[in-house]
Amino acid sequence: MFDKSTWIRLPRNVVVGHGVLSETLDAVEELHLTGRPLVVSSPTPHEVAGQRVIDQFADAGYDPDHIIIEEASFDAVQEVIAHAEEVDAGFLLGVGGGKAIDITKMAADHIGKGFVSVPTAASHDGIVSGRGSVPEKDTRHSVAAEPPLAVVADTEILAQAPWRLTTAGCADIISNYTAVRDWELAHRLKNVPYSEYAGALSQMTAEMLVENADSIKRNLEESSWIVVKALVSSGVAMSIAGSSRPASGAEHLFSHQLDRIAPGAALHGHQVGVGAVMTEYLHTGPQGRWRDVRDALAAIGAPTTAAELDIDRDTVIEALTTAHEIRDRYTILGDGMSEEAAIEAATVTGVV
Ligand SMILES: NC(=O)C1=CN([C@@H]2O[C@H](COP(=O)(O)OP(=O)(O)OC[C@H]3O[C@@H](n4cnc5c(N)ncnc54)[C@H](O)[C@@H]3O)[C@@H](O)[C@H]2O)C=CC1
Ligand SMILES: O=C(CO)COP(=O)(O)O
Ligand SMILES: [Zn+2]
Repeated sequence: MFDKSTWIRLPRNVVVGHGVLSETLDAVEELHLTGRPLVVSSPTPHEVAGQRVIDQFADAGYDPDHIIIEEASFDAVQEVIAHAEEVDAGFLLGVGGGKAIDITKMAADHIGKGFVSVPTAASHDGIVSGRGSVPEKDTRHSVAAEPPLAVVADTEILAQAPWRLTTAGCADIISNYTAVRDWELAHRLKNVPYSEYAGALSQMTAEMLVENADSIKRNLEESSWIVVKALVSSGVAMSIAGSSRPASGAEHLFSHQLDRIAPGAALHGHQVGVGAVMTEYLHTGPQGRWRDVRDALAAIGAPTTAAELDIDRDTVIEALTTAHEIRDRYTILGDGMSEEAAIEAATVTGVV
């Protein structure tokens, strides 16, 4: 008997374009969400967009409330849950970068309320995903969370954000190449469930972004459009897979470990990009396609070296040799790299 079943949870409204922040209310009302909106943001995104979202709901007769969080942590999730319960929020809007959006989707999931994603930066592919990524002590959790019912991505706002946030989003997408390689490897070696559809979508998303690299330029709003569509597509791949596997492999483990050893040194997307150069080398060897990954990153102006991440050589080697400990996710790192192998990979690829 055929007894498989799966739930693919996707947003209903994905609104992308110039000035669409002003359509947030419409995107929400079309979903028949009721009750008090709670806008969750971090300081800069609150100024850039959060207050405008609050004003929009207030002008329409809602009674919006808001909370500003400073970091991505389980404490912050608890803070938002407590606040949402205290003010009896009907639904939550996450306005900001990856951290604010992750916190909001996890809090919404916990209290069983609808979640709307309003990215202010095209910096990560969590804008659509039903996953939250939160560090805790020596590990990093990728937890199931409430996927957004709607995504409102205003390209005018995204284009005005610091350019490095956009190149970080591109690098997060380019890292899909190695994430899919790791996923296929885990499938072959460890029988980890693999979705051909999600794998192909994730890989195609990276390919399309690389093919469009010439159109991704500072001060060009079209760039934000291209990048945000790729981020949506990558998030959909995660939703189809029911895990972050299509977009997170060993290059992400490397980045998560950097977050522990050198917190705040560089952006998530930039770290995973540099990680992808090295893990592509591990997958395909000295004559392999690591140069293509490096060149794709360089073409959009994302870092390709430790120096550009503002991270020193020893930190890179430590992160590489310990990345496999971050979580139980089989990748090309296997049960860990020796220090000699890590130095070789980082040196040959020019990362250090
Ligand atoms: N859940 C998922 O599937 C995924 C989650 N992530 C998570 O997302 C986080 C990384 O996201 P980021 O956006 O890089 O970090 P972030 O949320 O810390 O944002 C980076 C910085 O950009 C600022 N910023 C955002 N929009 C701005 C604007 N319009 N103007 C000026 N400054 C602005 C923020 O205030 C912050 O200081 C990580 O925690 C990562 O693990 C990343 C990818 C996927
Ligand atoms: O960053 C992600 C995909 O780009 C997902 O993060 P995790 O590695 O925590 O699942
Ligand atoms: Zn990522």
